[in-house]
Amino acid sequence: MSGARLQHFGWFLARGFGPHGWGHPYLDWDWDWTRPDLYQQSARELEQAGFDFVLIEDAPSLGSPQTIDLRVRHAFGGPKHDPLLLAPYLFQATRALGVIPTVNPAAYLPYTAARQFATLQHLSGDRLGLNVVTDTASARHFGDAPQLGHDAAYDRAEEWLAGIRALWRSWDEGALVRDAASGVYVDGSRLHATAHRGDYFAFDGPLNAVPFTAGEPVIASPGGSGRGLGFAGANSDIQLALAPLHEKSVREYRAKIHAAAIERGRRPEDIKILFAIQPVIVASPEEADRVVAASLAPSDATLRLIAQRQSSDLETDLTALDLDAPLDAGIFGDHVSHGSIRRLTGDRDVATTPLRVHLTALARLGRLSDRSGFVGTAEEFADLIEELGEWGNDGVLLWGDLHPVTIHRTLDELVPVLRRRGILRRELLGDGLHANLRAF
Ligand SMILES: Cc1cc2nc3c(=O)[nH]c(=O)nc-3n(C[C@H](O)[C@H](O)[C@H](O)COP(=O)(O)O)c2cc1C
Repeated sequence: MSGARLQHFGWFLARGFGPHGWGHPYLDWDWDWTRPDLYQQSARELEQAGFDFVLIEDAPSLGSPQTIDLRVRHAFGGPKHDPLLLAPYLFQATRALGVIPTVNPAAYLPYTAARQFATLQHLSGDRLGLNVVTDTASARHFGDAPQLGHDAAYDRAEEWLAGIRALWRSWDEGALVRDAASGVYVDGSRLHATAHRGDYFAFDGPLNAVPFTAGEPVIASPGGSGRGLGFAGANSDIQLALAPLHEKSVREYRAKIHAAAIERGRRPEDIKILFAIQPVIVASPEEADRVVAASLAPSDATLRLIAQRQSSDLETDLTALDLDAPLDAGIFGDHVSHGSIRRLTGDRDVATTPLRVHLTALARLGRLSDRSGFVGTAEEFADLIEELGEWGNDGVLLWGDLHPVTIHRTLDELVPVLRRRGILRRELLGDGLHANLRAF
């Protein structure tokens, strides 16, 4: 066996708590996505596989009123149910797996949030995490405050989280007495009536939930901008990283977060950085070559499917456009993020490049063996993860739905290979999510 570093593994349920199986042949397994059984079965298998946690994407909105049909017609952008409320069912089904629902500071007032999260942390045996995102487009659902800009949304998220933490800490050591002889349950003189009056929130404490015994809920964050990385360095226990997986970019990404952590008085080792990867694990190198070759010449039907998905993500209808004509540069509204448009158009000249070329680039898969993509065997994928570990990496976030078919397809061969190489732990500790993250 090699001297490989142990890595942390998370599973990212990338399209949230929604219609699983829609558009896939495995729809005929007849799971009901609105019921917990599907997710519970998969969560048990992730736990058995030694994953630290499952993280559930969320967006509370169906997007712009004018383009809702694009979002829901093929179920790419909704419907979505609230992952915070799915979490207890996953805790119930497992013993040690962490569960990290996505939460948006716009959607929960700090006192409500502090109380609900504290309740779940206790109920779960310290296994709750919170993926804090700063989606601003959903503001109109939560009152009449104007939509915030990118950086202001991060400012609000920091105030929100600091407020929640102040509430969690509003009980001093020794406040919880629980002395049956004297009949005293709580020493009220040790509770702080914190009064917060900030730029975005105003509330009083103390919180009416008992303090934690094994640490606060884990904070995760996915923002990749300078401000997003700063937020992670300052606040997060886990950062979900998206960056090219070559040595320079991995090391640079990590260095930026570590610098932000140090600037805010934290230690680099306080934050685990997990790179998001969606591998396509196949049985043999020959099969991988076939899958990649097929992706290079996609049919028009495949391109139309990609156009549907892009239309949902970009809230812009691409489905009826001529595949062989360039995109009209004015087609995207001001609300569409430049990053999302760039993911479609890459570095190509929009004025002269036919839509077909952009969509074909999105269809293209590459081989793990030459690092041109993520199609390969379990051994090839393990090579990549082992190499990431050599560059100081903490872990990876595998990306997909939470359907048992997907879990099996991805993990059946991979788990034994990773374990044999000493990259994947054999067993989770039972002392909560923090304990598992800090174990190595
Ligand atoms: C792995 C990963 C998971 C994400 N999950 C969510 C999510 O659940 N909800 C959401 O609104 N945004 C999600 N995002 C997007 C980020 O929150 C954020 O909007 C995006 O990275 C832009 O922020 P930035 O400008 O700081 O990079 C995710 C991003 C990544 C890379």
